[in-house]
Amino acid sequence: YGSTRPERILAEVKRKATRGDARSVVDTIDQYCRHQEWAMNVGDEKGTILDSIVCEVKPRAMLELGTYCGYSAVRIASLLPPNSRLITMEFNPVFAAIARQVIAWAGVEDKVVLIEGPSGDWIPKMKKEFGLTSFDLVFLDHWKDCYLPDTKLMEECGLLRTGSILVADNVICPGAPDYLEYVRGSPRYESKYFRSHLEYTRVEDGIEKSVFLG
Ligand SMILES: Cc1ncnc2c1ncn2[C@@H]1O[C@H](/C=C/CNC(=O)c2cc(-c3ccc(F)cc3)cc(O)c2O)[C@@H](O)[C@H]1O
Ligand SMILES: [Mg+2]
Repeated sequence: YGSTRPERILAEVKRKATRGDARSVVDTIDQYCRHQEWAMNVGDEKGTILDSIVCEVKPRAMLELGTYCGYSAVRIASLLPPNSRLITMEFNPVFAAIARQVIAWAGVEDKVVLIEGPSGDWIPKMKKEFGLTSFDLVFLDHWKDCYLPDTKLMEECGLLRTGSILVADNVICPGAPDYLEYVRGSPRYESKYFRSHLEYTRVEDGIEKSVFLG
């Protein structure tokens, strides 16, 4: 029957992954998407780069834009220190519902807050709604043409402090040229490219890590 790709990924997680074991959820999704059906998770190779940045930064407050099935939310949450929070935004209700179940199956729901709605609407409300001063780390993995406007919006809303770090997926494939030009050209950012591959393929892709200098 007409299940969606995210529904099939969730079914695979429930069939193969150990409940409460975030690592097994991540590995199950990687196996499925590498061997059965490609999906736009950050994946295992770029995921290792993301892991190293999360472990280095040890963010108290982290934001993810674009939850999709919750793969990177689970991956990130499994590395967060106690009393740290990942807020992840997803505007597609079908994807959000799947992601909630993936996050719950992994047993990381106490570290993840999934907000359903467009990032552009929610970013200006973050301080009030969540008593936040700023984000230590932001992972951008939503529509690629939203990276730049949302970055500028976070700056305007005072959600970035000196030292806040932006990590952007797919800066080569599909690409986010206006975003790259901005963070690489602006004196307010120190930017670094981590060369890798598009998830589950040999196609070149990479992650851009940009430190906000204030
Ligand atoms: C403003 C707003 N607010 C809230 N949620 C938002 C939102 N804008 C989008 N979302 C959500 O985020 C996800 C969207 C992710 C977009 N990611 C990609 O398009 C993507 C594509 C590829 C890819 C590469 C080569 C190909 F040939 C085909 C695809 C790889 C990737 O890694 C990607 O991330 C999706 O769950 C969408 O609902
Ligand atoms: Mg991506």
